[in-house]
Amino acid sequence: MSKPQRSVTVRVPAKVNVQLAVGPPRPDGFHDLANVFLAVDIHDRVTATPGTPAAPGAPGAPGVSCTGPGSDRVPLDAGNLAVRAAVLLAAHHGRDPDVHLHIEKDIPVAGGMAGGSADAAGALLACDALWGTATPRAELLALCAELGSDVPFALVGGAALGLGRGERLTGLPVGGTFHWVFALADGGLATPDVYRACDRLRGPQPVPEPAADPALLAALGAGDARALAAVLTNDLQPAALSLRPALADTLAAGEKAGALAGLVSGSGPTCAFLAADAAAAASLAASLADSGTCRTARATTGPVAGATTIESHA
Ligand SMILES: C[C@@](CO)(OP(=O)(O)O)[C@H](O)COP(=O)(O)OP(=O)(O)OC[C@H]1O[C@@H](n2ccc(N)nc2=O)[C@H](O)[C@@H]1O
Ligand SMILES: Nc1ncnc2c1ncn2[C@@H]1O[C@H](COP(=O)(O)OP(=O)(O)O)[C@@H](O)[C@H]1O
Repeated sequence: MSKPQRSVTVRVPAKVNVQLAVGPPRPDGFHDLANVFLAVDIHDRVTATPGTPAAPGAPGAPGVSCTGPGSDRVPLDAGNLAVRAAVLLAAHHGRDPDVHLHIEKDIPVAGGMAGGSADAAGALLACDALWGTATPRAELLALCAELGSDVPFALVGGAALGLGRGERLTGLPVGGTFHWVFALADGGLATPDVYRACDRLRGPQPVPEPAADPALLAALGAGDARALAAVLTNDLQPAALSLRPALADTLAAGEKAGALAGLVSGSGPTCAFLAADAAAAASLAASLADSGTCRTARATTGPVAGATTIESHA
């Protein structure tokens, strides 16, 4: 029997922000946040296999391929976040980034569910195992933060409060499984455009420092969907609605169809709805899919684990 090709496959979850409190713009162009993340059961898979070693004296470059919904909108060059992750990890260990990365997308592209961040965290874990570099967890988290504000959360999963740009994480206890429906839109929204629109809409008035809502943390800890529904907030929602007014129809359709509450997921345009239980989520997804206000709708649950190796022939 022939030996399987060396490869490592990692699955990485999408996220929804159950609270996204946005502070004023910082001098570096970012915003301080109180970002309460919840990982949900929609995953991308990243598979790392050995790439072509660089020619002597030439810098190596990872190869990348991508399949699945929206993959035509994923860059297949050095701008791909998974490629950037492989290059960063290789530089950290002073080695060639000789790897091929294959991304199977299921997380909506540019949908406010952190798919690119998930692929970056997945690529870090997959390359680390393939190359046998055994990077300590704290170093992996620091590399994640260099790649993007949402990347550390994709590595840890579960539920967490992200301060600073969203990269300084504290894990949060969750007392049960929450049932969600995601209404997926055609096309995406660019995160920097949504932050800029948020600043513009706020105008010159002073913006309070962002802080986690104690009622929201208590609802998460109790696993109480009704209590959580009452306090879901997203400071980027008015900005996302200003750029994509039709999202108001999606939110109205979900609430009419029995959602406990709905909100824009992060920078959008995906809308997230909380349901009382699995049966309510299934019927809400069916109503939303038929409403003509979104491309499709998916019922799912959270929290789920962060980036996890599911297959390894390293
Ligand atoms: C809004 C959120 C909510 O979780 O996610 P998405 O909904 O887009 O997935 C995040 O803050 C997105 O994080 P991420 O997509 O990793 O952003 P980064 O690559 O770090 O930054 C991209 C750009 O977003 C803006 N940005 C991002 C994070 C932050 N705290 N303040 C910002 O102003 C800046 O314009 C920055 O140049
Ligand atoms: N591996 C990747 N998967 C998805 N998008 C990527 C990836 N690498 C780079 N991008 C770019 O990042 C942008 C934001 O994508 P994504 O992370 O899916 O959305 P969001 O920031 O809304 O959560 C995309 O429009 C795409 O150009």
